[in-house]
Amino acid sequence: MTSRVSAPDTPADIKLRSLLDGDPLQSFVMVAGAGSGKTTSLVKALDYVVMRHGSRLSARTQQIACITYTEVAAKEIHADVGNSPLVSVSTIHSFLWTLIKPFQKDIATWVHRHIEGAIQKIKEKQEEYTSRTREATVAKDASDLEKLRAQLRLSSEVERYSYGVGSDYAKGLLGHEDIITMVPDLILSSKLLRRIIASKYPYIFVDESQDTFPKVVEALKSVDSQAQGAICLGFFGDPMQNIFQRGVGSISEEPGWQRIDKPENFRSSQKVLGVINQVRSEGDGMVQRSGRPPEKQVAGELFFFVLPADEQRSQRLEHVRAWLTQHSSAGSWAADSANRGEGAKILMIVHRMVAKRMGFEHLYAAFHDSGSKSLKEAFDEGSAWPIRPFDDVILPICEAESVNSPTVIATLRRSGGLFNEETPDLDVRKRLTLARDAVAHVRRAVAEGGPGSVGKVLKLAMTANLIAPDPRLSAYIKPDGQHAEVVLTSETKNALDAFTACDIKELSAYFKYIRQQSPYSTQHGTKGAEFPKVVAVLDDEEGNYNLYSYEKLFGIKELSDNDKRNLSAGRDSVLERTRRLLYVCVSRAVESLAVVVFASDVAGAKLAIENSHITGGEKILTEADLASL
Ligand SMILES: Nc1ncnc2c1ncn2[C@@H]1O[C@H](COP(=O)(O)OP(=O)(O)OP(=O)(O)O)[C@@H](O)[C@H]1O
Repeated sequence: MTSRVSAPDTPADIKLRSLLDGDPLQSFVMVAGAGSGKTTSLVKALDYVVMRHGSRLSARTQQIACITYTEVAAKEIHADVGNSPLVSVSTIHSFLWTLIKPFQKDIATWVHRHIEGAIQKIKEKQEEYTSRTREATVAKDASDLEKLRAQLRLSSEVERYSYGVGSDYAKGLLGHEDIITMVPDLILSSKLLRRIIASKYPYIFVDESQDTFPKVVEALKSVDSQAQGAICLGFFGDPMQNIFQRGVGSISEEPGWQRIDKPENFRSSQKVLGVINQVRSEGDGMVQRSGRPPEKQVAGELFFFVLPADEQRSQRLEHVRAWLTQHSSAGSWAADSANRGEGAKILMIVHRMVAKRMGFEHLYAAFHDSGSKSLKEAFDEGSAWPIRPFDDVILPICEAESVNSPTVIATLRRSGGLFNEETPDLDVRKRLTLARDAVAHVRRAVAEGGPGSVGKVLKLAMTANLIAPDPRLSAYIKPDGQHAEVVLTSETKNALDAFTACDIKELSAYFKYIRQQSPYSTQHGTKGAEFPKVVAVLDDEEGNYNLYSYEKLFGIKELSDNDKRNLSAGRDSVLERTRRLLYVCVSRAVESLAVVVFASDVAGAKLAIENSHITGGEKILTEADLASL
């Protein structure tokens, strides 16, 4: 029995339980605000179904499916329910793959259609060539077409498709993006598949549902609709915390579904909760109230600063922290104590200037100036596929004490490279010697660093078979190698050109930032976390980062024509996106929150922020106040 299962019931938990016993079953959407313990509700629901309906499910070889965001979260949830075999907890990708894996014929048909679609697209493009079409474009299209035709030919010989790090149809490999596109397509088009899913999983729960891909939600809803009361499909999420471009955000209730609100907040002090509610009031308007018992409620602290957006931001920020250390009653806000849980956590958007400050400016530029939208987003999140081999294998083997350290061998065993290869002529000792030499080589190259060391190290690690990277990366590093038929888009190629030209030292700085090991955190990466003291830095900084704008949110800066068009068409706009990001930031604070706005027009910004009511009547401090330090 863990603390999450035994946490006190909230009204939402009680309402949910009544649905879990229903006959017919009813599906639901639980809207649970920040700090409300949405995963706690999910775990309690899982536990309840196991206890109440476990023997029936077991007799029918049925399971409860629980879809969550990361492998780590999946393990935690499963442990919470005592690792019950009746509960299948997995990430969305592995859940979808488990569903579809037995349907190899359907997979093959989908792959064929997919390649044919890509061929057709290039043919249409070729028909529109004019005398001004660049030679390089003509050559790339011709080469891509040839590769796609080879893929089509080779894929018809594939006996079995498998799911791995990336896609290479010619070799029978499917990647993450294939799964997320293919499986919903197949579910939506196959009545049989929908029936099989419903009869295997009478309960399907989705955690952090705001981040789920819209097509996946549509597919799950189609399973529910066909099952007509035989299943309970439940989404646990918070539309206000949808801060990734790919997420569905709010999930509409279908006829007969229940909506369950969970407005408690168990995390934040009263003053912080005031800001959270103020930000949310212009979103979906849900008002959160403290879930803590009266004797555990604290007032907390709130500070607002408006400072000039100039070249001295870093110094000003240090100044703010020193001022807070002196004036707040919550102790030190200093940078060097942040990781001992004493100082404050500084939340910033990943900006070019933050990247510069932290020492990964070129890496940032490689992904943000050339990468596709999804690659940019994955970079900000720390999960971009070109970077994975460094995170999974290369940096860990370089950070190990020595070549012979047990972590080196353990890492290589997990890497999918040398040790997993089926080469019968290589005995364990030979493999070890080869691996040690290669690791020593890679460690020297990493220690040397310098421009281009990212590409150099990748090549070394790949040649020595220390890593098994995404086929796109293999195709880039070795165009005539094992994954020769993989097509790279120009965007991907440009991003990889810039990435491989970077200094590997930048990667270490980037990971330090992404893993929240520095006092700074990305506003995106901080989702799900909480800190006693938070400094939220609102800084538009670059004109061209148009996804978010705090100045527009507070009315300091005018909306562009495009923003206005998005707003009037009811599309997601810069205002909604920024409001949600701000909501996620301020709701990370447990006790004390400082909001620092950098603006070019300080007086105008101060007035606009006062008018927004976000301060709850708290005084807005400026440079002059800091001078009193
Ligand atoms: N029913 C409950 N009773 C008391 N405390 C609870 C309950 N549910 C959750 N908590 C506590 O509330 C805090 C916030 O929970 P948690 O981080 O799981 O919320 P969350 O909904 O995931 O938040 P966010 O979406 O903001 O990341 C935790 O400290 C947790 O232990």
